[in-house]
Amino acid sequence: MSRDTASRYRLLLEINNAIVKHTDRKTLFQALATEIRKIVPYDRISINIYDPHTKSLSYFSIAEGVSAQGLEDENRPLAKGAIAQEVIRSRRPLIIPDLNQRSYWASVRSLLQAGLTASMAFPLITRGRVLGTIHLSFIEKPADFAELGGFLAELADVVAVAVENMLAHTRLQELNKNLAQQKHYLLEETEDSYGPDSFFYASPKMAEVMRQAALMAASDASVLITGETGTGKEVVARHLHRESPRREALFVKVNCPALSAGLFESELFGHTKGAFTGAERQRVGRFEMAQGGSLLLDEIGELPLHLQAKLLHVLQDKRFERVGDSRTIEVNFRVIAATNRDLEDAVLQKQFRSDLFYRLNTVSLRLPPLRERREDIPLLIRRLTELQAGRTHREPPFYSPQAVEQLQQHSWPGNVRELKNLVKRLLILRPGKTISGAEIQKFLEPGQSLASVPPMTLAEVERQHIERVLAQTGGVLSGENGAAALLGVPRTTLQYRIKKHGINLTEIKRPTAAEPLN
Ligand SMILES: Nc1ncnc2c1ncn2[C@@H]1O[C@H](COP(=O)(O)OP(=O)(O)OP(=O)(O)O)[C@@H](O)[C@H]1O
Repeated sequence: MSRDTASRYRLLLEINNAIVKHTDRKTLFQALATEIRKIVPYDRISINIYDPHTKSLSYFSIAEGVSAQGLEDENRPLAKGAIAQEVIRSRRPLIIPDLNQRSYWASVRSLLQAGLTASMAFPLITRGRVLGTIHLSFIEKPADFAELGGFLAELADVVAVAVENMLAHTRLQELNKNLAQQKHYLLEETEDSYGPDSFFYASPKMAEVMRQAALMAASDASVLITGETGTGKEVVARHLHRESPRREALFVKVNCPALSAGLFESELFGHTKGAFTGAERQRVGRFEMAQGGSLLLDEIGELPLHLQAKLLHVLQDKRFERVGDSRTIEVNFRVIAATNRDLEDAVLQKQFRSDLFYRLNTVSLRLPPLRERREDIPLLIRRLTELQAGRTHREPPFYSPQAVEQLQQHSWPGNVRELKNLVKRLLILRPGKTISGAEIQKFLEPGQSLASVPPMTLAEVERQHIERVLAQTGGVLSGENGAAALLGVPRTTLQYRIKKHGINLTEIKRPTAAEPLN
């Protein structure tokens, strides 16, 4: 075999071609292995990537050729790969003509057991940084072993560039995927009810809450927001984020009751592709999405005890690993927790860990129930009506002073959410009408349903029912979950009725789970 200057140049050229042509690490590694073998008769070749943070090695791709037991783990601590450790430490090649001389190293013993007798390893260095190592081992030491070593040392520089390019490419792809997932998340989560222009209050109690919130927003302390259901805890959490120095990064919500033991890790930590059965794609976890931003742990009181321990662990260590990936990711987000439970009581009952409680509760905000701030009610009725009327292009009803008075006297167990739903229903049922005190009473009665409001024509009932179903399907007519199937009529019939009632499909907006239409 000729290893003259011409064939070396040819090899360098082929390797350059491989760098350009191959965009995934496996095919690049295979191309490199094939090209190098044309000149160097190795029996085993491997490329290791070195992670200086975790001081660990991972194969750039699984080793080619003779397999050596104990060296097949994809990720292993640097100490386990003694040759690599020596090369990385010294930043120089290590040429071992007789492996028996180094049999005190476990990794060398593995090579010997696999029948290999000689080995050489080179650092992969680009821009002064050790990226990893390339190793070639031989069953029988070639005659021109030393000369080969000199040539491969030069080649290692080219391989280093190839590997660096590929790693950069992989990182970009990963980043791209992450961005696509973040975009998807944002589009899913963007809900105008939580925007800065749809939060209203007039009471001194709420003014005080918001004054405290402004102070908390400026700090980075963990905040625990308490309050009955529907009092606006999530709205305030989003407000804290928007007003904080973290506003440029994401606000990410975790719905704690939805986290089962099985989901906890993949949902919060994320996972790599193939990390477990069913993990067909890489998934960015909520913690990673919240990097630099804020994380809302909603309904934290509902998190089971064993998951509380896992959560505490991450909040304390400020680091975690994706499922199926040994790389450690540093945590950097602000934690906001919300609950409608009395957490102190839950701690006493041993249902909530006290250490987690203290970690979350650096400062706390209590949102008063609506019945403790009745001054907010007239403003909320007026502004929420205007807002919904604008969104749905309906004529707003007029609330008589008696109706407003009645609404102020109501106990509002569902707080602002309940009030908002009532406003939405009246907008649908009484567009442009005056609502009297007597009428409002009917709406506030428990168990009140469509049947108890003044009768409507059959056509009106049909129109409203179609509108509701369309709102539920987000305006989708066909398909298994489309409006036609739900209403049990052919699509053409539904289209005819939509036209007959003058329903404008583009105005139909999908209500969220938090905001059912009724
Ligand atoms: N002051 C307010 N002005 C306008 N809308 C509000 C206000 N407070 C709450 N809302 C609305 O009420 C609904 C419930 O608010 P939010 O989800 O923040 O409550 P919550 O306390 O987090 O409820 P839960 O504990 O049930 O999750 C949302 O649609 C929100 O937009």
